[in-house]
Amino acid sequence: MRPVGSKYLLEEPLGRGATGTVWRARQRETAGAEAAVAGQPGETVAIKVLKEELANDADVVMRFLRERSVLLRLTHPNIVRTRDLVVEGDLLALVMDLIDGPDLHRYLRENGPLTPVAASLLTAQIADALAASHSDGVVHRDLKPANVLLDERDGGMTPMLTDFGIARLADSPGLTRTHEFVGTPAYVAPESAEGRPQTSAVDIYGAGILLYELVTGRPPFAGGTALEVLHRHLSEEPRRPSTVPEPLWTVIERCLSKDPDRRPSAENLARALRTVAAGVGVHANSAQIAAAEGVGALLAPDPAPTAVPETPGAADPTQVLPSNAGSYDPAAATSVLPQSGPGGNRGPGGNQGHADPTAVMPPVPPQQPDGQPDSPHPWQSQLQAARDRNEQTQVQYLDPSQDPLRRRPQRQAPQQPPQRQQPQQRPPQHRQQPLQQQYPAPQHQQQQHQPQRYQAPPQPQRQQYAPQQPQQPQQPQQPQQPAARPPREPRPPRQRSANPMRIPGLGCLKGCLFTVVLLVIAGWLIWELTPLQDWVAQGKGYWEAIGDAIGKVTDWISQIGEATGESGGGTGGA
Ligand SMILES: Nc1ncnc2c1ncn2[C@@H]1O[C@H](COP(=O)(O)OP(=O)(O)OP(=O)(O)O)[C@@H](O)[C@H]1O
Repeated sequence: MRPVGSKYLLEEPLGRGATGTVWRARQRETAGAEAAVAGQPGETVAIKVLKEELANDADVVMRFLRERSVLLRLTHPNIVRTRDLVVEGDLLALVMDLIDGPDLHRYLRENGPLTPVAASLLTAQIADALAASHSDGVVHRDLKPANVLLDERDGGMTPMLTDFGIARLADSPGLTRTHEFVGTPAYVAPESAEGRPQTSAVDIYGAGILLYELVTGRPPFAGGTALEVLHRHLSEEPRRPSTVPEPLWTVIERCLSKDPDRRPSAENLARALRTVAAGVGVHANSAQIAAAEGVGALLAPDPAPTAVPETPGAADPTQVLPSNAGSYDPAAATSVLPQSGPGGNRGPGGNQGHADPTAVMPPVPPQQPDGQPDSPHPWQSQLQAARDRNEQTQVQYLDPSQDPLRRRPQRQAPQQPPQRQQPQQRPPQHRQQPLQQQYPAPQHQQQQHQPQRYQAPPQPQRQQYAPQQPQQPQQPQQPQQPAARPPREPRPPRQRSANPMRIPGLGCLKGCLFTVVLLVIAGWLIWELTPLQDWVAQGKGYWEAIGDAIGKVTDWISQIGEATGESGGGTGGA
């Protein structure tokens, strides 16, 4: 067990995310006055130990200390309470209440989508948490099912939003200038993807994506590369799945509005979702149904959304697309491209200095003369790194007995690439009442809405990237290139059988025919080589023939015996 400060002992890892590892831990002694919750010796807590690259970044440490009061005062029944912040040498850790229950991502994966009523009520509680944090000036910025823990106390399940402030802590010039960005592509708001100023409306967008995922089993913009996902956030309007009732879709659509000013405030979102839950439930009366149908009127935007403070000197951590890509029109022939460095963009025609009118992203790097592609574009590396991280953080459940993190977290040599954790699953250990049962759905929806298993998106090609040199933030490290694969031998064309049809029972038929042929040959040999023909000709019965054969053999043996006796006697007499 490893001590964290003088007050806590790490016991076992609970999971690992992009920003650190969460441990089950025990309080050794009562914390000091600087902690929000003093705690009692022996009490169990959860401790998120931030990654070393964060802890080694002076800017993060400063922000960690500066914002501790904000994080510690954030209390709400649907927010995981941060009890203490520990800074010890190069270790940064957040001490939190330990939540006994799965996170929402795991719950969805194991139980399938929720009913519209359950999804609305659950998201309404998350919206309550957002309303409280926004009014306190805190924007979450990384809302996703993995950051919602389901507290199983009292036989029910209460959604608890966690990881507040982590995105902001990770928002460091030294860290984000190179290959990292904060956020998860499937949940990133368009303005974040473009690097436009962000407000609390990014959390509402995240809530809309989460709500969509709760009722369908997957986020609306998923699959493909991270870059494609981000493009889809910018340009694609999701369609209403047939299982989503109209009033709920009205709410989702407004949350997913590309224009942040059209998205509802968190408070209005919570109210609207409760109205929808009441109006689409089995016991809804006509007034509730009418209220749900008019839910659009409840979705007024926030007149004064909380702004996400700019980080001086930092590239926007979520900026993964050019800032002018907001004017992107897929049909437009005119350029929305930035120039790529001093040489400008080289389009396919090689017009130096002229943007490729068809492209909306930075150009793909030119091929080297030997035909090998050059190193990936920094944005591609950045996005690949983010995607890897996203995939990793989506499968957090580590069987502690197999988890290499059971070893104490070791400092990594700066030149070594980070060890990738293979996704592992904890065996299900649920004893909670399913959310579907807590929030029953109307019958017609229950029929439509059989729990479906969440199909994990195909695993991406993982690309390794080098960890950042913490001491040299001014010199972005180039991502490590994966070793070039030797070209594959072309496969020989597959040999197909002459009879491409597969006949059931053909194998059995062949076996039978073979046996019949064997029997015929054996019968013929017996007929030819044994006295069977004579017996048949003489009209003998079976037992008679056998008796004859035995008699013949007996005579033959006795004749041999006699002959031997005579010759022996003759010899003796002479
Ligand atoms: N307060 C807590 N109590 C109990 N378990 C927790 C707590 N916080 C996190 N966990 C567990 O630890 C896992 C990892 O948490 P973490 O926040 O690092 O993951 P993540 O949200 O996927 O990562 P990130 O937000 O950094 O991308 C969670 O999925 C959850 O199972």
